[in-house]
Amino acid sequence: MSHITLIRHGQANSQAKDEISYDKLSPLGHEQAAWLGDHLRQSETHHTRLYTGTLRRHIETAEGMNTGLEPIRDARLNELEYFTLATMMEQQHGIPFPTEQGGFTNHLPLVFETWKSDKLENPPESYANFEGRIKSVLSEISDGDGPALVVTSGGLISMVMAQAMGLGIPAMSRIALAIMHTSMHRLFPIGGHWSPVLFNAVPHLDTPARRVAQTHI
Ligand SMILES: O=C(O)[C@@H](CO)OP(=O)(O)O
Repeated sequence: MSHITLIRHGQANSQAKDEISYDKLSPLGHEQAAWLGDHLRQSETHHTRLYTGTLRRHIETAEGMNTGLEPIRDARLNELEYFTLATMMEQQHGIPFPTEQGGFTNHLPLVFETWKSDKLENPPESYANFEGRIKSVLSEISDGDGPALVVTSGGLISMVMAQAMGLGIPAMSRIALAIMHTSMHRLFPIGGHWSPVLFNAVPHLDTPARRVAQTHI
């Protein structure tokens, strides 16, 4: 098993209310990606492979990092469709989409619980499928040679951490809510299991001038 560094994409279109219009980096998102790339080069961290989801925000982030590695795109690294699930929550259960950032603290675990217990009719994919595809892609990546960078999304990273640590929905939701744009999360194989050795790290944004660029939404 090689170690894996999961990276959330840079800031996307935070004004959006649907999957398609959300899926592109904002000007700040492009800067965050470039700064992360600079940091990886300056710190001479050694990675031999770069993976991304197939969403535009993933691809743009990987390109902006300018690692010199040829990205391998894999749709199993794509995010759950939060906007779609939230719309279904509203239509099928009368739970409105949050109107302010703080509203996600309750909304996110509720969406995850409802989705997991199959109480959403015709979701874009089942919770079990989401879990399964993440396990399968990570297991393939870990079987390859050398440390890997994986550009993906916050919900997926929270699921990976939950799988590694045996966490339930409330803890997984708190992780998802904490994850910043272009943050790094490293899993190291210890005794045949993944152990998190880095979580939500943003050394490239940890300067007085860039602290405002430590964004979640
Ligand atoms: O919208 C978000 O904040 C999450 C949840 O879908 O996804 P992403 O990490 O892709 O931004």
